[in-house]
Formats: sequence, C-alpha cells, structure tokens
Amino acid sequence: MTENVIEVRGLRNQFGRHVVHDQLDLDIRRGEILGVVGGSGTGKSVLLRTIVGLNRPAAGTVRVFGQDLKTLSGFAREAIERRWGVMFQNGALFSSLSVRENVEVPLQAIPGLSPESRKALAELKVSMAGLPWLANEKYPSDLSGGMKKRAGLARALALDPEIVFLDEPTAGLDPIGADAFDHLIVELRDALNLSVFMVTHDLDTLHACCDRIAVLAEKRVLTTGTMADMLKVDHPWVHEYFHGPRARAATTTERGKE
Ligand SMILES: Nc1ncnc2c1ncn2[C@@H]1O[C@H](COP(=O)(O)OP(=O)(O)OP(=O)(O)O)[C@@H](O)[C@H]1O
Repeated sequence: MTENVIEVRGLRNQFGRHVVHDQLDLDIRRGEILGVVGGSGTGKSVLLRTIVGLNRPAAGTVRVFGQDLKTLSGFAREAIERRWGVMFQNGALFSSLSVRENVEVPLQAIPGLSPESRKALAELKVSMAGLPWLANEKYPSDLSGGMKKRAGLARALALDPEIVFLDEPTAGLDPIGADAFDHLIVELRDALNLSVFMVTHDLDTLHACCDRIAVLAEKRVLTTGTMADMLKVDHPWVHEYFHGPRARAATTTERGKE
C-alpha cells in the first residue's frame, strides 16, 4: 500500500473575511513528485506555508509522517521539521551570507557537528544542487536567478530531508535553465527517494517531472491525478489550463525532448 507522508484534512484558511481554503483535503505519497497548480490567488503558496507550519489554519489537520503537527511539543515538532526542506520562490537566501554559509544555517541544528564537517557537508549540498565549486563563496547578489534557485535547493537539502517543498522552482528561468532544473529535481528524487511537493505554473515541468497533479480551485483540491487524468477533467478552468494553447505547446515541444 502507498504510504502518505502528508495528509491534509478539512483545511480552512482565511484572512479576515477572505476564505482561501475550505474543506481542503490532500495526500502526498512517499516518493512521488506532486505538482500543485491553480489559478493565481487560489492559495497554493498558503497551502505550502500551512503544511510547513508558517501559517496557522483556521480549521483542519495536517499530519506529516502520521503525526498531527498541532499536537506536537516543540522538541517533537523540530524533529519532524528536520525531515523536510523548503525552497522558497526567490531562494529566500540571507544576503549577508555566502552560498556555503547559507547552506550551513540549517546544519547548525546538528549537535556536535564540527565547523569543518559542517563546511564540508554544505559544500556537498551545493554540488548536489548542480552549482560549481566557485559558487560556494559567492554572495546571493552575485548569482543569476537560476543559481539562486539552486542555492535555495542546496539549503533545502542540507539536512537530508525526506520531503522537499518547492515554490515555483522554474519561475523566471529561461527554458534551458528550467529544463535543467526539471531534470535535477527528478534525479534528486530518484537518488534520494524524496517526496516532492511542488507549486508550479509551468506546464513543461508538470509534463517532465510530476507523477501526480493536484488542482486547487473553488477553495479546495478540486481533483488529483496523472497528466492523462487531467486531460479528461470536465471543469472549465482545468480544461482551459490543460487544453489551452500553452498546454498544446508543452505537449508538442516538451522541453528536453526537442
Ligand atoms: N498573510 C496574508 N494576509 C492576507 N492575505 C493573504 C496572506 N497570504 C496570502 N493571502 C491571500 O491569500 C490568497 C492566496 O494567496 P497565495 O499566495 O497562496 O496564492 P497563489 O495561489 O500561490 O497565487 P500565485 O499563483 O499568484 O502565486 C491571495 O488572495 C492572497 O492575497
């Protein structure tokens, strides 16, 4: 039976009178790359932030590795939090720290790790994220958009997570950079047996990476399934998204298969 690493049930999020999610249910299975799509403002980022505890929901439960995060003590919660890594949209790097130092930040949570080992581990993660050795000592302001994303990914991988959350990993990248990032995500998932929760607008990425897709609409997860399943969904937004001109371009030219 497939194990769910995350189970969201009956989630409600609202800001003042603005209800973003209502009765939202979602599962993320171990080892899958789940693409989360939806129109602008449907609450994809809010969902990600709620799962990782950066947003407190008005109602509902989020279970990660079978544990309801609300009920955990600080220590137990921290132990769970170390089992995931988050790559925010712009990398969310500390501008005053080099790339290596940024990746070292989460590693400071490991008791007894010497500064030399921390540095070596951080350099390993920088290289796993596909950055050249020279990038270690660069500052975020010296990096291209693609390099910043890779640095953010290196930091997300710092603690050998089982789950990685990616917020629009290919946004703002040129098609070649985006294609390379898609391949990197699949390679890392395969090599590290990661489960990946990925917010994306990028149809090419959905085609290239995702095992399943979850569509946010009408304040909930309207439907989940494979790309083939999505093509059969009879809902105006879903149909337009997966059959519109951009969708056709993605299926015919699918990056990396040209
Ligand atoms: N801290 C907050 N306070 C008030 N409203 C918020 C807050 N965070 C998000 N929202 C609102 O919640 C809604 C969902 O936001 P969210 O950023 O999750 O959308 P999204 O689906 O990720 O959009 P996009 O695709 O444009 O990035 C938006 O209307 C946003 O303005």
